Amino acid sequence: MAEKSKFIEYIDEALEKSKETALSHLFFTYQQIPYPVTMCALETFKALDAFEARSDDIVLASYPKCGSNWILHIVRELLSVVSEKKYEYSEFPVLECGDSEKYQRMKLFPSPRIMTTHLHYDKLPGSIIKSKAKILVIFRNPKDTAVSFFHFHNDVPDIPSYGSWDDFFKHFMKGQVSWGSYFDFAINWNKHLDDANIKFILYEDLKENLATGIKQIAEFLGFCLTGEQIQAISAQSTFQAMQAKSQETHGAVGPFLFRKGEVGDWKNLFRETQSQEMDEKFKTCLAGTPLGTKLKYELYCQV
Ligand SMILES: Nc1ncnc2c1ncn2[C@@H]1O[C@H](COP(=O)(O)OS(=O)(=O)O)[C@@H](OP(=O)(O)O)[C@H]1O
Repeated sequence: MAEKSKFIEYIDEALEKSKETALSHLFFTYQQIPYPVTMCALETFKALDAFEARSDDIVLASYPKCGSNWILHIVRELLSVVSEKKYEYSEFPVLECGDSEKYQRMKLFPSPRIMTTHLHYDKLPGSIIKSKAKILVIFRNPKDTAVSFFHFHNDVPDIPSYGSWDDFFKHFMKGQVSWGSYFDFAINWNKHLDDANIKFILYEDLKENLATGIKQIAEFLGFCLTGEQIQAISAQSTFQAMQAKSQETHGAVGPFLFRKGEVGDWKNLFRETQSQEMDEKFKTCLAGTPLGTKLKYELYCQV
């Protein structure tokens, strides 16, 4: 039998911990943000302050459920093509998750290292900012993000469930979910989207034209690929292709993580009043900001 990847090993451990964790005990707060005890630890956050970033690290930042695993897959594939060898995970890729020794182990990894994160910009370790490492930030419309987040909690058997969609929606709007408020995350990143080392990617744009999105990502990372190579990566990065391999790549959570991969699924769950409440929240937090425009909210979140 093939050896379990670090990714699957880590997920299995988190699921084991989840079995014994009630929703009311799922979070601990660090610097005003709630994190799940099943994936994050105070000692790891403390160790993270001393993380030594490299200028050639590749950082993939997103709020949960905005397509982190998708972009990670794409960047790994790009790197595998340009380096002519398969990029292997040697750690669970989410920077802030795992044991506090992981940053010591990461010192030994060859460049470029790829890491994902759900941290707000101002919670990133200082060395990432100083190093000017390239950062890809992927955003998804907040209504589909909330629906994906809800399903993940309530569909995966071992993860604590919410009482109902209405219950989850209330928590989501108050930012009482893992990694805190979508809107705080967005406001925080909004100020940095035009920094030279940062590239914004919209989930919905990738859905619309995957090959173009992959080409733009390759260009940003300074990778030179042929049209054929881009097309080949594109074919392996569709929702269907990734879902088909999800058990192999992501273990037990795979089929739940790669759930539907659609734009507009929010229409199946949002009540009219919830939709209006989110429209108001969007207006207050993001309307008129560069990110507010980039999210194409009217197109994706209004009927
Ligand atoms: N290839 C591809 N195409 C389209 N959509 C995709 C793809 N890969 C992942 N996804 C969808 O992304 C959602 C999961 O987001 P994340 O990977 O960020 O989740 S996590 O926060 O890391 O747990 C989750 O969204 P939902 O299906 O709406 O739940 C995944 O299906």
